[in-house]
Amino acid sequence: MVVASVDNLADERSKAQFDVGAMKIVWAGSKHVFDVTDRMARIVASDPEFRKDNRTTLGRKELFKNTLRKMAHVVKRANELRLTEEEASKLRFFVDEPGYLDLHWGMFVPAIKGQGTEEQQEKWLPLASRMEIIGCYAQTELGHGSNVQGLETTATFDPKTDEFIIHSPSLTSYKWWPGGLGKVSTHVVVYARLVSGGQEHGIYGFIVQLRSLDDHTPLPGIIIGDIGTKFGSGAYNTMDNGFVCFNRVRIPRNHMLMRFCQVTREGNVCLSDVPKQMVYGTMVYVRQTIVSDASWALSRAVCIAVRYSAIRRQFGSQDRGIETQVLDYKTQQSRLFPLLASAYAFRFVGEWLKWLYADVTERLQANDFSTLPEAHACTAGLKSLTTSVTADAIEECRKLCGGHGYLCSSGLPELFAVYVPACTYEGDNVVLLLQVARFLVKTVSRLAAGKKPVGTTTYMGNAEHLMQCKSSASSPEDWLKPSVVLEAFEARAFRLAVACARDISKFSTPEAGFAELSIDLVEAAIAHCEVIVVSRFIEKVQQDIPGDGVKEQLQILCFIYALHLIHKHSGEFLSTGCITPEQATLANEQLRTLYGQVRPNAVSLVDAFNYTDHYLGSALGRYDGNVYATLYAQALRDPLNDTVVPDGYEEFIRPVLKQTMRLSRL
Ligand SMILES: CCCCCCCC/C=C\CCCCC/C=C/C(=O)SCCNC(=O)CCNC(=O)[C@H](O)C(C)(C)COP(=O)(O)OP(=O)(O)OC[C@H]1O[C@@H](n2cnc3c(N)ncnc32)[C@H](O)[C@@H]1OP(=O)(O)O
Ligand SMILES: Cc1cc2nc3c(=O)[nH]c(=O)nc-3n(C[C@H](O)[C@H](O)[C@H](O)COP(=O)(O)OP(=O)(O)OC[C@H]3O[C@@H](n4cnc5c(N)ncnc54)[C@H](O)[C@@H]3O)c2cc1C
Repeated sequence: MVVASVDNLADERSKAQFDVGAMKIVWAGSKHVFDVTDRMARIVASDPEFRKDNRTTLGRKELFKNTLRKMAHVVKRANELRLTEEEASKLRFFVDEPGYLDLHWGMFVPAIKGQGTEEQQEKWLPLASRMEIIGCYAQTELGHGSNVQGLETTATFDPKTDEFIIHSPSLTSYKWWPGGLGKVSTHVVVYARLVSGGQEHGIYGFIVQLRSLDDHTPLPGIIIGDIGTKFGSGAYNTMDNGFVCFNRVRIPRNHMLMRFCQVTREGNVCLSDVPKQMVYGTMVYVRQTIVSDASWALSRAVCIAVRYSAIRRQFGSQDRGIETQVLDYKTQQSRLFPLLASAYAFRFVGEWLKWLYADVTERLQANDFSTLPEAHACTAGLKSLTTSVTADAIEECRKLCGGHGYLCSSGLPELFAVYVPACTYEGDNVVLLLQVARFLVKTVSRLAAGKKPVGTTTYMGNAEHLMQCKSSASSPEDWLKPSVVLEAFEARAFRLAVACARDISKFSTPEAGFAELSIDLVEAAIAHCEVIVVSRFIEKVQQDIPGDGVKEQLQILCFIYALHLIHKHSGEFLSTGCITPEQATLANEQLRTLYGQVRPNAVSLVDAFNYTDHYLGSALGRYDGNVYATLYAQALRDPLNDTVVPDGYEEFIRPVLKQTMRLSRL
């Protein structure tokens, strides 16, 4: 049955004022990436083995086995189709199910590439690439996650046998959380305190075999398992996040990843001439990939909410005529369009961060460590900002879809449940913002010593102007000037950072000041990260962008992104004196105008994400808009509807009814 709602989307698409095909290329990043992404998405969508609409109805064991089947199918298809690394990674992405392959390819392999010597890479990478071993990344322990220096697991060198002894000295030292560890991985990179000659030398990575390659049983001295069911139905429960205890497990000396620190046959510890933070390199790499992933998750939720808002009608006609599309309500627009704009903003900043990461990697290879602190601050800060916004946005999209958003068939509850741990893994978002704040305070204090800030802090070099400037905006249109917008953002971020640095200096020690002022520091860090996102978006829309109307649409989205932040943080913009209350009102006025401009293009702007119905996994977000019939069909498929009279009627409903009848006769 096809209902009238379907025509709504066709109508919407006919209103687009830009070339959707060209926007698809801009979103993908290039024609090549678009082609690969599109092909892989279609392969997954058309393969029944990758069906996922039953995920929320499966119990944990069935769910997990189902994921194992899919992962094996991914590996088989990648081999059969002779996929390149780029293609295979897209294929895994569209399977859209957390599983051990994420950790194997996403952390185990990068850890060996980043921290192994050439010899170690030659030994382990071919095994991992051919998947003759499956690996994961075990850093977090039951007692410590954020505080990496607080990890308890030890790796003690035994010069008699030329081995390390990996040991978990307490319950709190058990590794706890690593994905793929609980049931699947044969190998792990374990982070442990290096002990040699009775002395501790810091935290390093060690490759340890966990399970027999013959029958998958744990090797002697290893106690291992899954940590239990996690938040939400389906969602991250497809993953075997695990625990492991090492009881004096021996590994050969050359299983320590020795690129930055070598332990000799005699047990001498030789540090290379590199910063010790290089050991944290895998985290920097993964944080950068998480920023790119944020735009995918956010755009997916926004695509569902925009399409459904175009279909859903409420009020507006008292005589049973056609009602108003909820997308036409200004309140709906003010909640939804900033999220649409944020999806594009995060896509562009994610691309830029990839470039930054490639740049710092090249420099590190040439022993230039100068940009490492900035790369750490950018990856940590943007990971934090984009994942926090995305998690909140998915929940907002659920609400924007009214009651139906709460159904699993909307796709939003599972998306939220699977996404929300991104605010915690790879570094708790607050802990990461404090790292950014530390970097900012250092940058500000170095200004006083005449040191010129570089990279994303270059704007701070304009210190005198940023401390005194007053916004020149005197009409709503002035808020469409990139220089006016950027100045406001830079001045707010700089003034917050300077205030923090000044206030910290009033304490007896910097550490005491930093601890006491951490709430302000987090706000300063967010303000700085928003400068990065806004300025990258502005840079993007100033480039040549092919396609009719594409640049104009991106300009509208860019200003929506910036002006909604001015509205959201108006307290900070006003209290730092960067703008006046009148200017805040003008910015809001402009924002309302921009919402009106984006309205006719909204459906086409989400079509530009080019998502298949399989990937969206949502009755509300279907490309054809056939929402109600799909909701109904999916309801009928619910296991509770397998029988008309429910199981349990005889045992639990009939006796209650009988008892009630007896009582009423009394
Ligand atoms: C519907 C289905 C959909 C399917 C979707 C599938 C989705 C799947 C997507 C993705 C899969 C993701 C899988 C997730 C896997 C998760 C893995 C993990 O979580 S691994 C564990 C991660 N752990 C952490 O991140 C721990 C966080 N803690 C730290 O990083 C550190 O401890 C610290 C907080 C940074 C503190 O470090 P330290 O104690 O050393 O202290 P400081 O004194 O603060 O720092 C000293 C100096 O070092 C600098 N520094 C710190 N870190 C770094 C770094 N990484 N690089 C460079 N420099 C660094 C710091 O700035 C200090 O510098 P100075 O100020 O002294 O100059
Ligand atoms: C789904 C998922 C997958 C994961 N996968 C892996 C994996 O594959 N491998 C792995 O090693 N780990 C993994 N982890 C663990 C993850 O990296 C840690 O949970 C994360 O780093 C946070 O550490 P924590 O749990 O110790 O949080 P805690 O540090 O205990 O945080 C608790 C609270 O304390 C606050 N807090 C902590 N320190 C400070 C501070 N200095 N100042 C202010 N506030 C503070 C935090 O903001 C938070 O609100 C995974 C976690 C999840 C949820």
